Amino acid sequence: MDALELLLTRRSNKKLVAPAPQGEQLDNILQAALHAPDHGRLTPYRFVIIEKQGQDVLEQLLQSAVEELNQGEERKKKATDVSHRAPMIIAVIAKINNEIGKVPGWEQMLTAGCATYAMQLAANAQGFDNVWVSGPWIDGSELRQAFGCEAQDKVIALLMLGTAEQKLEKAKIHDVSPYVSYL
Ligand SMILES: Cc1cc2nc3c(=O)[nH]c(=O)nc-3n(C[C@H](O)[C@H](O)[C@H](O)COP(=O)(O)O)c2cc1C
Repeated sequence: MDALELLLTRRSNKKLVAPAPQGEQLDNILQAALHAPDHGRLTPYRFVIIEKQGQDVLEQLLQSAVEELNQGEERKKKATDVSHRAPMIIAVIAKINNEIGKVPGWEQMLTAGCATYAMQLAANAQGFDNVWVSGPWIDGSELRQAFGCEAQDKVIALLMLGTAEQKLEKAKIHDVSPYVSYL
């Protein structure tokens, strides 16, 4: 797929079925993440790949977060839905080190965000669809522990990956002028 066309027409898709990326396809997705711009080459991210039984574990962790954060019964249903919405989920953890003067935490967080977007694009480039999901449960204590988070880390994405149940129309071209000025 042409890179510019991908950048200009990408869109998220929440209806995802098997197959998920495997083998070299998954490797390409992770390689793309590691090629995100990264001040100081800190690699301030970790990825947890969640499939099959892992999705049952994720469901339990999200349920636990809903209870811990008092989010109510409706959220519990959503936790179940999110955990099984796609055949693969990659959790992205921003590994933040606030002791590095030259590269503040916000820059490290952005690198983790760029890595997530790179994974989305690499998935799309190989014919897979995806959607970046977060939600308040990402701050659940058990979830954070299961993902190996230290105190300053932040779970920034549950990236849902799979094959489009139904191909969506490509995103439309936007008017960029409201967002741009010249100095
Ligand atoms: C940091 C971040 C968190 C997001 N969290 C959610 C979420 O929890 N639920 C959701 O429906 N969309 C979430 N989104 C938005 C979707 O991933 C998607 O971008 C949005 O639905 C717009 O679709 P598009 O990507 O096709 O433009 C999030 C996006 C970002 C960047």
